[in-house]
Amino acid sequence: MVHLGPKKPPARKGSMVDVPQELLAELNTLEQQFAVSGEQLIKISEHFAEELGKGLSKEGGNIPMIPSWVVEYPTGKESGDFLAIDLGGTNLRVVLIKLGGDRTFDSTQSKYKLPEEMRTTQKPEELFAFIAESLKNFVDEQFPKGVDKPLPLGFTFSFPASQKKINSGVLQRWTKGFDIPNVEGHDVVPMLKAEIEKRNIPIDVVALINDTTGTLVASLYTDGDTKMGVIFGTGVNGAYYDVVKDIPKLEGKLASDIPGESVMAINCEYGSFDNEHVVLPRNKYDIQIDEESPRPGQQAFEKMSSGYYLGELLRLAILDLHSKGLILKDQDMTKLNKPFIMDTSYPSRIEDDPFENLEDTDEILQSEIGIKTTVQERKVIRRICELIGTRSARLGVCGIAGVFKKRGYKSGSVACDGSVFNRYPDFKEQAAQALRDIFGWEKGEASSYPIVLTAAEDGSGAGAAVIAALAQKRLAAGLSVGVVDA
Ligand SMILES: Nc1ncnc2c1ncn2[C@@H]1O[C@H](COP(=O)(O)OP(=O)(O)OP(=O)(O)O)[C@@H](O)[C@H]1O
Repeated sequence: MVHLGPKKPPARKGSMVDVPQELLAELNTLEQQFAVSGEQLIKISEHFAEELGKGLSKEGGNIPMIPSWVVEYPTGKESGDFLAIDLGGTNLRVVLIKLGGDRTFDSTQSKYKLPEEMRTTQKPEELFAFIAESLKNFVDEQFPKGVDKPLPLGFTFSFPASQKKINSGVLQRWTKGFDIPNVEGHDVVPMLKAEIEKRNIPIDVVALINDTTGTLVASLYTDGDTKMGVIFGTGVNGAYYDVVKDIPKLEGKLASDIPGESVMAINCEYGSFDNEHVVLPRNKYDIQIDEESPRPGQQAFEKMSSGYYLGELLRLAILDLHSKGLILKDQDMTKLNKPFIMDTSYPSRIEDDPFENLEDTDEILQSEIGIKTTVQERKVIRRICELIGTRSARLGVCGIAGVFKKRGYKSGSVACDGSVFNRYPDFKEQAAQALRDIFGWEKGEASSYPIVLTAAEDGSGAGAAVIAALAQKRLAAGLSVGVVDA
């Protein structure tokens, strides 16, 4: 198709000629505050590799490094009907997966938006009732005549949950703005099962899965060269396969059917990287977000790079310029004063504005935020969006580089999912550039680089199905799916 519409204006300081000097000087400060140099990236990814190792040690570290009890690579031959649910940070997805047994699968999916108040409801059963209701609607619709035997379900729960076995998961702590009492420290599988049983839905929960592990396994089911599954969504996280003998914290806890040479998929939960603030270059907005968050001091890496926070960073930077009297004089700031009023679609859409006068941005800010901007102000706001998005991509890949360094991988593909990866303008290009900065590759097409980031959209449903299939097979064969005595 020939693209006849307006082209997105490139980022260029030249177009800022009509921006007042004082404002330009402030923008310059912002450029420095959001910049992450190649040297910094190298330092961060090296520290990342060390911290990943620490998380696997007996003493533990800041990064949870959760063994997922997926102890095989998928063969591609797994087959059958499976249900998968995926509770991310923003949506609940319910999927019926038909694994073809020949590296192919078919899926039918429904998406249910999680009501905003559900994130902080005081009654945990409301969350699980919402999931069970959605499941019931889906199963009734897909199987109007009922089913012969319970449908195996893989529950993708994208929060840090420690797992002593594959069909349980104790929530370690809420992330991504969730804060529901009496769930942390508890196994979430019985909570879901209770609501399923109340409604007599014919479902057997066989595996609890993290979305990163699901993305990793789904991609391996179709592409044998996948080294990692990574999410750039509401949160940031990655999963990869390690080897049991290199996981000291499992020493002495495994049955002989999971030997030292066995692989083990690890859900890193690396959003908590550098909670000690040793290497991440935090600026004043990052510090403010952290201090005003329900959990100060936690999820340092996530707070600087994930979708939950990018719009908020933009809001804080705009407010800062306004408080200095540099932009939005005499505008009604009521909406903009509301924390988290802008999600990441704001910087994303603003950066994507194809018009030289940033007409789309004008419309977004007027109709949704109630502020009228001048062209100069919009140019500055757009540049801030670029700074925030670029930093997110550059920092975001340090988790990938850390895993490759830790495992000694020189090449491979990384299956990526999440709206920030899929929809944020230039994110993929900036991410590839950052990996090049870290590994010192020759400049070329991103697809020719040794580490290739591939889109694994909606792969985690298939991953949950493949993992459920692997778990079912092990359970049927009487093999262990967790620590001894779990
Ligand atoms: N157009 C857009 N461009 C970039 N990011 C967006 C866009 N629209 C929404 N987002 C951001 O994407 C995030 C949601 O990501 P995603 O759709 O991958 O959800 P999720 O599955 O709930 O995330 P996670 O897997 O991390 O829990 C939100 O934080 C939102 O701010």
